[in-house]
Amino acid sequence: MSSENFKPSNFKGWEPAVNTTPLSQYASAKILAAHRDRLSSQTISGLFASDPRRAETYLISAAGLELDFSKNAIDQPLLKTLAAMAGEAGVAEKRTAMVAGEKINSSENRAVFHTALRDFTNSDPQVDGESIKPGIEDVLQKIRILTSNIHGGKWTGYSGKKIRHIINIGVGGSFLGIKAVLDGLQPWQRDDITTHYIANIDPTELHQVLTNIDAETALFIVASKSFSTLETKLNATAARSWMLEQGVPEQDIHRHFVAISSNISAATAFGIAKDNIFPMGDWVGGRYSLWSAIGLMIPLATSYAVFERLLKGAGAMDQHFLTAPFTENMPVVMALLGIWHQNWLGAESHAVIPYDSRLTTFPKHLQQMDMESNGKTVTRDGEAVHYHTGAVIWGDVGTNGQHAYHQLFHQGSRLVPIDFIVPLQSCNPIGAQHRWLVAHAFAQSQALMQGKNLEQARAELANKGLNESQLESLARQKVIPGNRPSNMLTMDRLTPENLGALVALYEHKVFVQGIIWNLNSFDQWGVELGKVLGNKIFDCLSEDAFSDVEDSSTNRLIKKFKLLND
Ligand SMILES: O=P(O)(O)OC[C@H]1O[C@H](O)[C@H](O)[C@@H](O)[C@@H]1O
Repeated sequence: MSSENFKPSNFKGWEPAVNTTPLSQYASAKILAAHRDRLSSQTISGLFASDPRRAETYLISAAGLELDFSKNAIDQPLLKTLAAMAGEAGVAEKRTAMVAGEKINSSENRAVFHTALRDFTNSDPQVDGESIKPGIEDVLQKIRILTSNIHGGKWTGYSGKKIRHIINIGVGGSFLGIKAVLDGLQPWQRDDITTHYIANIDPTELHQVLTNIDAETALFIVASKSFSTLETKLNATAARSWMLEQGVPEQDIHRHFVAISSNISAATAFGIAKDNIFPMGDWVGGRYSLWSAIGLMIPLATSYAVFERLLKGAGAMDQHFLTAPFTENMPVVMALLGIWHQNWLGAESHAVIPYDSRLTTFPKHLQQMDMESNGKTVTRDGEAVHYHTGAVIWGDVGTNGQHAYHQLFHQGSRLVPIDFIVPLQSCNPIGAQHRWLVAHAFAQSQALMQGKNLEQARAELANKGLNESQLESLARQKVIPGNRPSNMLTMDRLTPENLGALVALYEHKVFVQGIIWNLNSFDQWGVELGKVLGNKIFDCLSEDAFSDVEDSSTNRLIKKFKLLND
């Protein structure tokens, strides 16, 4: 077996998929292709070898988080050019416009003002020339009162028993962020309250929750910005009927249902008592809404003080985002690295791997936040884009992934940039478990960068009794290319403040990428078609006879369903 043509140890793992100049509307983008060519003869390990201060240079601390981005194939000229591209794209101007309450969600003519919900400075956020601060404070006060009444037993179920089960009925942005945050806040959760979620239209989910609660001590939160979402309306209706079946008197049902919406009339029409409706402004996007009353379950399951700590952590990240220069700005740098990997180095996905079980739901929240925001191919001005936009975001907690898909990270043919998220102290310090957990997180990022070359693989196999051909074949299979980029995002502990900062960090990263890709990151027209067709097919599944829908595959599926169910 000749080894002459075999060069996996030289494979960088991140050769560009396309050789064009993406984002060519920016002068700096043209220089980026030259940086790519220049850096393609280097390795990340080589960059460390030539710069003893690399670890300190590519490090940003902000709002309790620390980003070590030194294990990326990046150097100062490249970082400066990427930052220049952010400048050309108008990131600073758009950032100012966002926190000035301008209607940067142009297709829906709405402001994008989730930062106002966690602004503890003396600023006076305004939309349409009117301060929104009094409204924000009123809602916070309403949340504070409900929290205190429920915890203190002043608000009880119809039979006078304390509320023990809180069920959030909501989907998408009215579910994922709340769940991600509450999972993260598990050590702060009250023992006397159990939380449940009904998001899916799948009746199994509804059934599972309803069989685990009791009507006398249940409080349902119907969370829906629009109050028109099919899943939420159907599930809320089913929950209401179930409560009545359980013997809750109709006149007392209001003690078991509250709602959050910007559509007060729809919530009232549904039957929610007016006093039990928590309003939210249309200037909060669904996937950015956990900071608004949509997050009501957070203080109810923990305490108002914890909710405020979460908001303050996010507010601290906002201040960093608003003031730090681009090359020292954590969300901006993460956004730029993402664009570098997606647009210049051919990556198609981005993995987020937290080494903390409390962050299990966090990647799911990021999926909506990122993919619903930037999964688009038409610019804010209605032009087609000629470059890749939002990456496929995915991930799960380590170390579990190490025994599953990390193989592809290390030896697969695709480049997958990774964010490792690691709290350095555990809330559950049992034995040496946490030390091992962190050791593996660090080791993964190191292994991805270092890899293993053919000589090392051969040396490992020497004296194992293999003949030359066997040794060569096995050694090649054991080669790990290395040179694969990752970010290491650490914090001392996963506190409410740090969790708030972490979520806000990714929100701003998504914002910056959307600006550079020239997208409106705040609408989601793509999800609408499926809803419309879903209605049409629902009618076909329900009617005795149905007029054929367009394609024979869907027709066949409908007929099969009807045969089994009618
Ligand atoms: O809060 P709601 O109005 O019920 O919306 C819930 C979710 O459903 C929609 O279809 C959107 O895709 C999401 O962005 C939104 O968060």
